[in-house]
Amino acid sequence: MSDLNAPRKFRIKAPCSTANIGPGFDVLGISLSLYLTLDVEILDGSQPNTKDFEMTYSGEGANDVPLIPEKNLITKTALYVLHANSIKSLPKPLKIHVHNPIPLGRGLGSSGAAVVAGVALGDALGQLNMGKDRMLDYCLMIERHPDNVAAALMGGFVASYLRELDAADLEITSIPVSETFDNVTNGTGPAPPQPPRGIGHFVRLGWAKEIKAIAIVPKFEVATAKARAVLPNNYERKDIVFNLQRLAVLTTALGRSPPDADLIYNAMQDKIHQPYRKTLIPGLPDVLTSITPQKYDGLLGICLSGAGPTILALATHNFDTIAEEAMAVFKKVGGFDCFYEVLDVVEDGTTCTYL
Ligand SMILES: Nc1ncnc2c1ncn2[C@@H]1O[C@H](COP(=O)(O)OP(=O)(O)OP(=O)(O)O)[C@@H](O)[C@H]1O
Ligand SMILES: N[C@@H](CCO)C(=O)O
Repeated sequence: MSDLNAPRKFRIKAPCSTANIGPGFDVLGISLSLYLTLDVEILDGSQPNTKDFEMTYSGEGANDVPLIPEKNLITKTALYVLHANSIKSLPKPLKIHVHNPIPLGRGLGSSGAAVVAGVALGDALGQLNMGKDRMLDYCLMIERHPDNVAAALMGGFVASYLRELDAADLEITSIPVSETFDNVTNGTGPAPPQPPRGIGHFVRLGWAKEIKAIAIVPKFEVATAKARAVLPNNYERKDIVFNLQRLAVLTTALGRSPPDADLIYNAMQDKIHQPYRKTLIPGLPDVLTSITPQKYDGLLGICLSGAGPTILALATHNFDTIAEEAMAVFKKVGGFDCFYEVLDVVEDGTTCTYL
């Protein structure tokens, strides 16, 4: 193996993402143009007074995110990748600056971007040359629904599913995520098992270039774990069929140019997760039902982004009017403020560039 402490500099960029897109709960994800960026440098160790590890952070979460390797989601993930490959510690001296424009806990895949960036960091620090398919396996050991991580890693509009695992592989994935991390990142526990191969399968879907994503972001957080806890364990067959019908149509409809607003708007309806999450997001049903293509030229569809509370509106034009109307409904019914961003769908996914 080459010298892992050899001085080098690189930048990792992982995009934010929106998941579900209405009916595609835990299936569909789209990577969008806000990037978590890591500027990484392994310094020349012969310089005096150089710290072994230095992490700085700017942007969203700057006041809350821990900067200790074993506690920060990005470095914890990188340590997990390294330990699973028999590399017990980070190279040194190591300097990392994180810049994060992705709001935390809002449904824009901040944790997915952090996990994907962490896996890419582990891959680069350990010179593992894993390739994206293998990196996806590592991501899925940490964030166990594939929609955000597949989109953030691969880029574009992505559909994914998890392979049914055999008994031995199931045992590996059944290790609680907290245990995987806590036992290995301090270097004292046994190395965690490597993930089974090919846990996640994905396909890139066509995307009509004229469609942009408007993210209407409430100024409060909803943790994904909490938004999953309100979902039922069982569904009625008619609700499953309702979603499957729309999901199948939506995967093709969003790639057609010019987009058909009536087809897309109806194909973005959902009965699996949004109705249950309204208890966490006051005004959600009002926003989803009051903003329609009939009232707002350019609008194609509207849904909860990921686990919320952000609203995703897909549109070809009239972005500001659509966003302002959604914000006004939230203010009137829910009594809270939002901000909005008009984002592009980005094709490149997560990148690591040597500088
Ligand atoms: N850049 C980051 N650095 C460290 N930790 C992060 C970073 N981004 C996210 N996290 C962690 O992930 C948590 C948010 O994850 P959560 O899954 O609840 O929301 P989300 O990923 O933003 O939303 P969704 O999964 O619905 O798209 C944060 O509270 C923080 O603990
Ligand atoms: N599919 C996930 C996305 C959020 O991470 C959910 O809706 O819970």
